[in-house]
Amino acid sequence: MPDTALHPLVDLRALRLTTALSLIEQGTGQAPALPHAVGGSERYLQSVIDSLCELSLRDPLTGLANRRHFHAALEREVDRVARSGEAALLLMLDIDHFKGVNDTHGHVAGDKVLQVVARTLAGCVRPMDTLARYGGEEFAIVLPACQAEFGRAVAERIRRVVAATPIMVGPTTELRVTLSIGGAFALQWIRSTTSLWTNRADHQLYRAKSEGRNRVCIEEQPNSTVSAEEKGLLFGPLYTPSGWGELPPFDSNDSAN
Ligand SMILES: Nc1nc2c(ncn2[C@@H]2O[C@H](COP(=O)(O)OP(=O)(O)OP(=O)(O)O)[C@@H](O)[C@H]2O)c(=O)[nH]1
Repeated sequence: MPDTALHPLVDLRALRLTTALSLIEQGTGQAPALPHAVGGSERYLQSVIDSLCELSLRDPLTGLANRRHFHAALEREVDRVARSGEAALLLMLDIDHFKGVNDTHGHVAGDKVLQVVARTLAGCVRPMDTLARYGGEEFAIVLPACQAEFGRAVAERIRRVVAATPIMVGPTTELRVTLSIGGAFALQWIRSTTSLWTNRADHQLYRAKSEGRNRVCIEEQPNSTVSAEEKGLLFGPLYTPSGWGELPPFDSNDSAN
């Protein structure tokens, strides 16, 4: 994760190879090596394109996934939950009174706080989770395969770890910040939308702010609105009231010809 803010905004319509290489070098610490032999140039160009794609998915200040990348991950998760019925949790996290940090200590100190919070959050999630900077001082995490108890415990741990993390914003100035966290589980067995899911988590974040900040509010996990009987109708022999059954043996005479 880079330590410093990257490039100013670049006009992509006027992007030149040299600028692309310097962006990649700033973002990753290394530009693709120049090709040595004929035939290497295709690989070289592909590695430049790959590096630029990777950069376009990252937030330059924190190195986390950006909002665009996060939405793609959320779309995939909505799809997976609808197919598998697995639990998944979306957390929206917002730094409390962040304007005060900028106003008191300056914008550079504010940026440092964002970077340290991002690093701290990255240390609290599993590799399978997607963590993003969602906007200004707001972060988001989608946790696939996340049962209710586990989700609540993770959110609470994140809140405590961030509150306990000292942030040096000057040689002698140490700050601590807190987070308000809102969460909502995906609706199982239902194909919902990313915006409905995000709105529900946002509503809980709003609750956490209005109930005093530095707290976690997670929506009660809605009971599956699909009964065991309905699942049986939907999935036939694949689902029994006691859970998923075995696939019936394949009978070639059954197949439509
Ligand atoms: N340093 C810095 N500040 C940012 C960045 N993006 C947004 N901000 C600041 O984040 C602050 C957000 O302030 P508010 O939306 O009022 O929220 P808040 O002060 O955190 O208050 P609550 O969320 O209600 O607890 C504003 O001052 C923005 O200028 C950034 O990239 N760097």
